[in-house]
Amino acid sequence: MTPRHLAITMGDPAGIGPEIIVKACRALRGRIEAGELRLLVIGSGDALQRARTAFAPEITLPEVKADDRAWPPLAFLQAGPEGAPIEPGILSADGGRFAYLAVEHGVRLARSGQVGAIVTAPLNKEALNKAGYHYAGHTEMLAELTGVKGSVMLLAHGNMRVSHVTTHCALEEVPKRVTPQRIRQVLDLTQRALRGLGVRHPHIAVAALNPHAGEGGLFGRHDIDIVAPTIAQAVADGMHVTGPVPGDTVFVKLRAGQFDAVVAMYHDQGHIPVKLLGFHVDPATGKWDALSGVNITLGLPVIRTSVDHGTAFDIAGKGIASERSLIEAIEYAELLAAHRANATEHAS
Ligand SMILES: NC(=O)C1=CN([C@@H]2O[C@H](COP(=O)(O)OP(=O)(O)OC[C@H]3O[C@@H](n4cnc5c(N)ncnc54)[C@H](O)[C@@H]3O)[C@@H](O)[C@H]2O)C=CC1
Ligand SMILES: NCC(=O)COP(=O)(O)O
Repeated sequence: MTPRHLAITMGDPAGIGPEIIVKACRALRGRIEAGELRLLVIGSGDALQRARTAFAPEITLPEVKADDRAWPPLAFLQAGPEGAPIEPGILSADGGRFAYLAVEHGVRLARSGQVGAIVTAPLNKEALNKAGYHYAGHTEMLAELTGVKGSVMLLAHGNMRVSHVTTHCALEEVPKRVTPQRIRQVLDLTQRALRGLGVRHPHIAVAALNPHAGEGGLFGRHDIDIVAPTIAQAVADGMHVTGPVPGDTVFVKLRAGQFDAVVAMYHDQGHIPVKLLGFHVDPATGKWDALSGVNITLGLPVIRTSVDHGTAFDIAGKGIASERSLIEAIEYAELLAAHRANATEHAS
């Protein structure tokens, strides 16, 4: 069966989004020409054209309209009107506006079935908010655009799969948000996502909030009073869940294959191990030359995967940004879209 297009949203045109997109398209050209993969890039035509000319002149991205009857296998959709030129590395409200509009288009196309999934290049949260879109990131924006309460961020790098109870909030907010309902929602969505990724009987560990899981109450009672009873209930309901496991060793155990995923309590608890293992730095040059890892939003009616790095304004426009995470995000989107199509076929 011919696959549906995947929407690739450009993110902030001032970031590395345009260049990693054209480099990824060039790297995937063989699969696109073979009819295995179809991509629809959504964003700023000016930024895309500049990146294509500089870094991948051999690819062509013809512009299409959302309601055209058929799109070529590799196509481009303008997200909104171009304003003043957006310069690489320069934060602007216009960059945030483009990032928002691209995602909005992507959601519309995914909901109408014109694309099979949305793959997002990075947006800059400050620019987004400057443009008047008051979201902490894609995750919250996508939840609102699709009418969902309580989406979950899962990072994946090989067998390091980590979902998060909380993400973009101050550390002092975290304990208030670590509730039995939220932990259970994250466990349920993580289990479902793991099955979508081919893990038939997932074993999930829950990381402790406090050092040493509270050390018998010496370092706080949250793990004892809130986290442990929620895990006990999940186990009673038939889930394979372990924890709370102290946060300093739970990721070593995940890496060793003792679990299929870890539920982390807060942003940096979950992000640091995945990025430390996924981002490769060339020891000779100090350059970040290959960034592996993907961010997947769980709980949405549409499939969304993303790079797990940011806009990297410090290197934008130089052509040195690694496109690897974007390629992996595209591959995960294909896998999840195929799983969803299979499940729909079996249900009907
Ligand atoms: N999926 C998304 O939309 C994400 C967006 N962000 C946003 O991006 C903005 C900048 O965030 P930062 O904390 O500075 O993180 P960042 O990931 O943009 O940059 C951190 C460091 O990583 C390097 N880097 C990032 N991606 C790279 C790549 N593909 N190849 C080579 N080097 C790379 C940068 O040059 C920089 O030194 C913020 O507004 C943040 O919220 C951050 C993470 C994900
Ligand atoms: N730390 C991950 C990040 O900032 C990406 O957030 P989102 O835009 O995927 O919500």
